[in-house]
Amino acid sequence: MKISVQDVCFSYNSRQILKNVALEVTEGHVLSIVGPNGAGKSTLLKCMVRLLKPQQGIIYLNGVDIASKDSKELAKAMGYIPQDSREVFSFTVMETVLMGRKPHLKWGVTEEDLNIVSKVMKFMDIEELAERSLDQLSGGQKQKVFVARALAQQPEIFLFDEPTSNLDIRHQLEVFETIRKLAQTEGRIVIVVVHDLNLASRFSEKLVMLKDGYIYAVGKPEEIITRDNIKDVYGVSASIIETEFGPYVLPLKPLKDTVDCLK
Ligand SMILES: Nc1ncnc2c1ncn2[C@@H]1O[C@H](COP(=O)(O)OP(=O)(O)OP(=O)(O)O)[C@@H](O)[C@H]1O
Repeated sequence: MKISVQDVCFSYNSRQILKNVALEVTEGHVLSIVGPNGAGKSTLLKCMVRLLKPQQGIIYLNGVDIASKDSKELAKAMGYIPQDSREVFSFTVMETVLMGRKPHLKWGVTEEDLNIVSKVMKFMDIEELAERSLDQLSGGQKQKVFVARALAQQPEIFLFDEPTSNLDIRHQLEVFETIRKLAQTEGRIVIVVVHDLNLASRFSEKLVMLKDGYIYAVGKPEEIITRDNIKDVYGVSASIIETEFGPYVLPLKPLKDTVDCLK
């Protein structure tokens, strides 16, 4: 199994966002996409799941251009967990997780579908929320429901857009442990957009650092998480601490003096 992005350019109207982006991920691996706000991370993920159509370049899934794939086939292969799910929030948690089974349904919901849904809800520890409506949940609880929906979908490739931004430290770790397990134990491909460089560095084999829509650097965490890269890409001076979990970033100071606008 392999997903390969080749020379992708994407513009919103006339504004170019992605510039000749190329990357490749194979089964059993976690790739994290990092970079500052507005660098184009979510746009890249949306191109990869065909929500956006690049003006240039091709995305291959196992050697086949995703543009030529049938929608149901693509939905079975790729599970996308968006950053802000502004969905119809009157669905219950149970209904939302069940929606993950949609690409697999033939004539209706089977016992197997219900078993899978119940298993992932238990795994994500959201069973007690089953009958609650999504619009009554906290940001973190919603995030867990969307992760559960993707797990129920059982795709070959998971594409998470900031899956832990609303989660407390325990749930952040749990989601990233799950991500690692999906790749290492289940042999899936996991691509994660994440702001937290320390989670990215600890849980991924490979990092892609985006800056202004192009790939500034790609490689192992220890190759990417360096003082120079952090300075160049984020405009922040940082200390990098070597730990048993890989490099740990301690941001020290923005390079640009912040204006004290409250005075
Ligand atoms: N629907 C849209 N129409 C026009 N411009 C857009 C649209 N969505 C995003 N953009 C612009 O594209 C650029 C890249 O946005 P994108 O969401 O991909 O960045 P990001 O790296 O994911 O940022 P963040 O870390 O803040 O989530 C930004 O300048 C953004 O303003």
